[in-house]
Amino acid sequence: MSNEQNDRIQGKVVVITGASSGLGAETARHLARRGARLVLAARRQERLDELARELKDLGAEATVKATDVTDRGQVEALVKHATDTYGRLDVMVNNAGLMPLSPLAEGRVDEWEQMIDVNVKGVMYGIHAALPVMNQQQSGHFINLSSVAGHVVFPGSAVYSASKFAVWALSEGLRKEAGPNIRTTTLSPGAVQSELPQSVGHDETAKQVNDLYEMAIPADSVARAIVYAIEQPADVDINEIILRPTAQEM
Ligand SMILES: NC(=O)C1=CN([C@@H]2O[C@H](COP(=O)(O)OP(=O)(O)OC[C@H]3O[C@@H](n4cnc5c(N)ncnc54)[C@H](OP(=O)(O)O)[C@@H]3O)[C@@H](O)[C@H]2O)C=CC1
Ligand SMILES: O=CCS(=O)(=O)O
Repeated sequence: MSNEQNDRIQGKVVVITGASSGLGAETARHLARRGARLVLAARRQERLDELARELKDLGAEATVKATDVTDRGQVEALVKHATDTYGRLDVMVNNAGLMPLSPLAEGRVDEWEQMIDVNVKGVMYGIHAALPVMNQQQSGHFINLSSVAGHVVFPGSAVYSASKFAVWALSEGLRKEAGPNIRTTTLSPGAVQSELPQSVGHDETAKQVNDLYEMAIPADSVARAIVYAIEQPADVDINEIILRPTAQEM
């Protein structure tokens, strides 16, 4: 890694939603090692506190804000916490999400609504809260977590895929509207090790997901992709990354 690349992450203020486990937590660890100043958000405060202690032991600056991304006011408070703490916000990682897959005929409407609330509205609220700050600064970077399921649909994925196609559309719309100073990255992973498969409550689908996730790659692979997007020069916007296990056909 060149010093120049290192400097592009050093000191950046990065908010990560869904930082209490999986891809969010691993991304925080990678960015902490590179000198970013972190704001960790999720609902499970004790997990965030534990991670913040770990990052501080690495010499990083990290602060915690318990946040439910389905609540617009809480997301606004999260961004305010970042700017109150560090005076700016450089990167908003809209990562919080869940994946309770099931066939449409099962009619698990509560789970569908939860996916729309977290995966779609959570991202919208993140954009809504952070965009004015970035416009004011005339710089900033959104990294929004879509999925391979935001590019393909398979039996059981209809609503999850709809939510992740929506993330893609939100990111692309933002890119076209946000002007020359704000970067937008849509990151679409395939099977990656995390707690995500635990959100599948439908037994038959859970079995299929567990089979797929036997090939899952470490969360570290996504964290490195996020680092790559952030460390580019300000005039280079990595718009999309699709990242799968080599063994994943879908
Ligand atoms: N792992 C994979 O294979 C893939 C993951 N993704 C996407 O990556 C993102 C991260 O998932 P991943 O790390 O894998 O899964 P995890 O289940 O490990 O993490 C999900 C995170 O989202 C948080 N979260 C869930 N609901 C809310 C909420 N209402 N408000 C705030 N935070 C919430 C959880 O924290 P808490 O419960 O404490 O609130 C947790 O930190 C998701 O958007 C997922 O769709 C995309 C493709 C593949
Ligand atoms: O989001 C989940 C990853 S996959 O099932 O679409 O590969």
